[in-house]
Amino acid sequence: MSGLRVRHRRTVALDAVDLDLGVGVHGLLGPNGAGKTSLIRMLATVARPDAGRVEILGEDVGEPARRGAVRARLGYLPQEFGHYPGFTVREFVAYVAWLKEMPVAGTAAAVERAVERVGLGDRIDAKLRTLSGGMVRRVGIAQAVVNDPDVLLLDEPTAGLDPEQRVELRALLRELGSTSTVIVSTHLVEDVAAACTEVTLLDEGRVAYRGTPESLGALGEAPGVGDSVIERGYTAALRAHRTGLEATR
Ligand SMILES: Nc1ncnc2c1ncn2[C@@H]1O[C@H](COP(=O)(O)OP(=O)(O)OP(=O)(O)O)[C@@H](O)[C@H]1O
Repeated sequence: MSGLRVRHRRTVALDAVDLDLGVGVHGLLGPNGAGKTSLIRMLATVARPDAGRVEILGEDVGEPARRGAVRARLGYLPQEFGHYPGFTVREFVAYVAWLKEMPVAGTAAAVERAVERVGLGDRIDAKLRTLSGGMVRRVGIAQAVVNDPDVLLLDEPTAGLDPEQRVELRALLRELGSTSTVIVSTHLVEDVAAACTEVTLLDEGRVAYRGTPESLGALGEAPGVGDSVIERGYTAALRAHRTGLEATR
């Protein structure tokens, strides 16, 4: 992304954002309203920036003719994930595979594998309306990974998951991030510490900090606000960014 600017009416959600993300697991952190969802929606090609350029897998997604090819290689779990309650897990994930124009021959096996990966193998023929909120969230993750995406975008995937499932999801993220670019927005700094190779902290539409979970944790070694080093690192990085902005105003 370069010079990315996104506005929602009078609100500037992203302002002159330059980011270059490669293979690995990238944690996207930031306070409510920082611009995380806006950024993920630009990358998912569901919304267009007001200015700037987004290139994914070598393709300029500002070019309508290039978008289809990129979308087939993306996985996306939106923050608000729409689904059909009357579909079974298998039907729903297969439906998304069809939308992604996956080759029909491999779809049935890919669906089963994706559902297994999120720990729902025993509920594959259950209707979505009979699942708990956390299970539906896991179906959302299954539909995002069904095509073994090269770029995986997950907007708060751990919201609503129980601790055991969170641990399993982090392991899945690490596995996927060894070969793909995985971008995960979260409010849980523990997720970042456990699963991410890089961290980007957004604040009021700007990149406030970039580094590794270790470097963010190192900022939290000094006394500050937060119950863990990574939480203290988060607040310290945010404070340093805001102080720097004040100084330039
Ligand atoms: N559809 C919209 N109409 C008007 N303003 C919007 C809209 N969507 C987002 N915004 C504004 O854009 C800014 C960025 O919002 P965004 O949802 O990207 O933040 P976020 O970091 O994902 O927040 P959260 O952590 O609360 O999910 C906020 O100020 C928000 O109020």
